[in-house]
Amino acid sequence: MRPDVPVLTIDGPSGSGKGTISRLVANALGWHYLDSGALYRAVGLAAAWESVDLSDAEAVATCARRTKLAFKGGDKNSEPRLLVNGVDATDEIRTETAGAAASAIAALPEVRDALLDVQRNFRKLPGLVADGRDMGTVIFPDAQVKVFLDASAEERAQRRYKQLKNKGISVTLAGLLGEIVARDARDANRAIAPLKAASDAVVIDTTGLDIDTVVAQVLSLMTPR
Ligand SMILES: Nc1ncnc2c1ncn2[C@@H]1O[C@H](COP(=O)(O)OP(=O)(O)O)[C@@H](O)[C@H]1O
Ligand SMILES: Nc1ccn([C@H]2C[C@H](O)[C@@H](COP(=O)(O)OP(=O)(O)O)O2)c(=O)n1
Repeated sequence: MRPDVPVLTIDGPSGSGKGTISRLVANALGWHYLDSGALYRAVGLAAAWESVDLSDAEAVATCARRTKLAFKGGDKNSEPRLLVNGVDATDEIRTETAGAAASAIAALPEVRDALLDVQRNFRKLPGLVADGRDMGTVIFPDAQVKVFLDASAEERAQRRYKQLKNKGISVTLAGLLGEIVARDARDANRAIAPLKAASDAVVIDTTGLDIDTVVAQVLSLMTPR
């Protein structure tokens, strides 16, 4: 652990706005940003590329350990590019199929272990904004500020629908809602590092709130106490 480096954790379910809010807040603070979900998505994708049996925990963990992951660029308006074994997989990891594969392999303790140090190595001065499911509970339990973003499943599905449509990906709202509810249930009910707010997290229900309002609420938590 590096207690000298401040961390802000932003956890929450799919479509609650973690990535969007984290990037804007990291940019405002001049801090680094960790998109931990992208790492799980990348491992799921690498396993699919290599035809690894997703139910074979050791095989997926071996794949996680040998997969080379590198983020490049990114700012408040654009997500960083993610290179998986040197291949730009930024768009491919964002499909709901990749999300479902990520959620499945993320339930394997061996895979979570393989990504532990990778994630903690993002903790560098002047500070880190980390987004995911277990940032405040498991990866950075000593984080100075912990946020848990939420929103109704219907609103989260609507957001995802617009987001994927804008990327030219063809989806239905009903299909997305079903996938989001199924993924929430799997992430929240798994035995290891389940999706849940840390006991010391500030919960923000973003249903009906716009992005600027949520960013302002999170930044207001960052003022010295
Ligand atoms: N408070 C908000 N109000 C409206 N749209 C939002 C809000 N937060 C995020 N969005 C939009 O919802 C979509 C999903 O957000 P994203 O940050 O990818 O969520 P997550 O990382 O939690 O899955 C994006 O298109 C984003 O612009
Ligand atoms: N810290 C994390 C981050 C993501 N995961 C798993 C569970 C999620 O369903 C998938 C994909 O995460 P991601 O944050 O990219 O998904 P959303 O953008 O919220 O839809 O990975 C996890 O188990 N732990």
